[in-house]
Amino acid sequence: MNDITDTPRTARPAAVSDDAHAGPCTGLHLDALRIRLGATTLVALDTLIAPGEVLSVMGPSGSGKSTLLNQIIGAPAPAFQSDGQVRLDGQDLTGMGPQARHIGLLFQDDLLFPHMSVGSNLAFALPAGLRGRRARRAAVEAALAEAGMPGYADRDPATLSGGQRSRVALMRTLLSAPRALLLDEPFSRLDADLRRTMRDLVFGEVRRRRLPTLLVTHDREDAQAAGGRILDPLGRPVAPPADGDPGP
Ligand SMILES: Nc1ncnc2c1ncn2[C@@H]1O[C@H](COP(=O)(O)OP(=O)(O)OP(=O)(O)O)[C@@H](O)[C@H]1O
Repeated sequence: MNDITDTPRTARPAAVSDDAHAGPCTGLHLDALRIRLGATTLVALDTLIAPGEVLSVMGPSGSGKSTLLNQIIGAPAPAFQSDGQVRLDGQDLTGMGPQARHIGLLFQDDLLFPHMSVGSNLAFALPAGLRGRRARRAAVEAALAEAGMPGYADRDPATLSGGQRSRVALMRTLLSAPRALLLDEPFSRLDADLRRTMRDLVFGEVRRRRLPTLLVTHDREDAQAAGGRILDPLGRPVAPPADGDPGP
């Protein structure tokens, strides 16, 4: 059956709470964040991404989008120098490792573990604090139901369609109870119809869960569909295209 007709349900995983990380949710702050490679400044952003907001950072290949994401997750390559701060809900993340930051990532490749069932892939992401086999299984089942895929827990990922894999990957990211979400061209391998479906699902979840979200993309349609501000890596607003101009 065609994926596109499998409308995801809107119920949320019972065991995954917005309160998993208590404290005021003020968003993801990029405070005078500058990243340089030698003499070249690749990234210069000074902004707050509010809860539920998607900020799109758009730029061509090599403009610094992955560099920005790596900095935010806490895994910058040694070649880069940076100054400024990344703060999440007021907490300065400087010096914190990637795991401790609780930032969810969604890539263009779904990166599901091929040797694990769909259910095990999802369970792997659950916070360690969620204890008890039954509670963990319930969280996985609820996530699959939310993705419009009830009963898929025992399936081998290799037997899923591209759209189903994308939905499992999204649910896996959300099950980790992230405090913010980074989207790295997550729709670029999907065909046009599926792309629209996944955009609706992802951006809907972002708003419902009030996740501050950063999308990096070279695709103007994806950035526009996100419905928020569109900047380049140097913090300049990206202008809408002139008629007939497909943009960068
Ligand atoms: N580990 C590294 N060491 C040195 N230079 C790097 C490293 N990674 C990336 N670069 C360089 O930094 C610049 C920015 O690269 P980056 O990967 O952030 O671009 P991008 O916008 O994500 O590109 P793409 O859209 O192709 O993924 C490029 O000039 C790239 O060659």
